[in-house]
Amino acid sequence: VTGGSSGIGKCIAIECYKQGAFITLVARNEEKLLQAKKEIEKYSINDKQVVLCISVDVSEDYNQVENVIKQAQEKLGPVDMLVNCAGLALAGKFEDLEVSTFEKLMNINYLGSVYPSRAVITTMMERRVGRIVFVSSQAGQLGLFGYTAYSSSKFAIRGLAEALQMEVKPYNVYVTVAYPPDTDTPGLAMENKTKPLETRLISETTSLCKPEQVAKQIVKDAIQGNFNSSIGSDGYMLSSLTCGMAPVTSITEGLQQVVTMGLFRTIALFYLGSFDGIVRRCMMQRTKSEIADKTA
Ligand SMILES: NC(=O)C1=CN([C@@H]2O[C@H](COP(=O)(O)OP(=O)(O)OC[C@H]3O[C@@H](n4cnc5c(N)ncnc54)[C@H](OP(=O)(O)O)[C@@H]3O)[C@@H](O)[C@H]2O)C=CC1
Ligand SMILES: CCCCCCCCCCCCCCCC(=O)[C@@H](N)CO
Repeated sequence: VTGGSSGIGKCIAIECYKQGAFITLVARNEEKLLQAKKEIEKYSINDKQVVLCISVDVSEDYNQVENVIKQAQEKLGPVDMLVNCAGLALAGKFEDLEVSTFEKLMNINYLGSVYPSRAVITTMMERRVGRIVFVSSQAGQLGLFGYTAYSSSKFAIRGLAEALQMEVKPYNVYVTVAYPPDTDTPGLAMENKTKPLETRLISETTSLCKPEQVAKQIVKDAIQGNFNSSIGSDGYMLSSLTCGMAPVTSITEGLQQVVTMGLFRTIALFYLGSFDGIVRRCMMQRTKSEIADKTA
């Protein structure tokens, strides 16, 4: 589990550990890794279970990532499931964001998912066993005010996942893309420090989720080999509406998409109208307070 030392990633590790898995946590900060390891080990169901920690930046150097994954496989055996959860969210208006923020988010969120996946895929295909999970976001299904850098890095994951799934399906390897809404994690707390008001108001359309709940759903979908993993009724509607040319996991899923498409697009138009309203009101509010400041 990359990003397994905090938030959603840590909860995914706990969820898998509870089901008897051997876990490798991958993140940069060693202290946080060790603390997460201790927390996860409380949930062991037998005395053979192991939690291994690896400190590496998943987005910096491919050879480094490949090496540490090799080390982990030597200790614990081949990877059955890779969860790409390391990620970063930075929000801000396009005009205010540094160009380097776009590079940073693309590196961590996109390349940071490519590298570990590339490092495990050959063995998975040879063994005819494997699950690769990508953690995108609802902001990887639609573009929102404040997320020009973040959304694009999360949309990129979907293209990667769709193409990869078509390649590896005959080898019995299944890809899952998760699209969580706002989830109560240290990462979200960080993001909120610089989040524009518009982004916050629009995001409040969907309710805040608990990382345990998100993790449970992701692990369930990954085990079942579902391509799509979403949470709640908005999550369900968004995934159905934005299914595009994504692979289907069952006939029922395909039929539901066909039947609900028109209705969900109609609902979406109302949401879009309300989002535009939020943006307009925030702009008027700002103009008003600027005038007040000048006259004062
Ligand atoms: N929380 C939310 O509202 C939502 C989150 N998501 C996505 O879920 C994922 C997890 O989010 P969340 O749990 O909030 O995040 P947190 O910030 O709580 O945790 C992020 C984890 O990723 C690790 N990490 C970050 N950068 C790197 C890196 N370059 N190399 C290796 N590890 C790294 C961190 O450890 P360290 O810093 O020590 O490296 C930490 O373990 C992200 O991809 C996020 O975009 C999606 C939708 C909603
Ligand atoms: C039929 C159509 C239904 C439409 C529902 C639309 C709801 C849009 C809300 C989008 C919220 C974006 C959350 C991003 C979370 C995230 O990734 C960051 N918080 C990470 O830290």
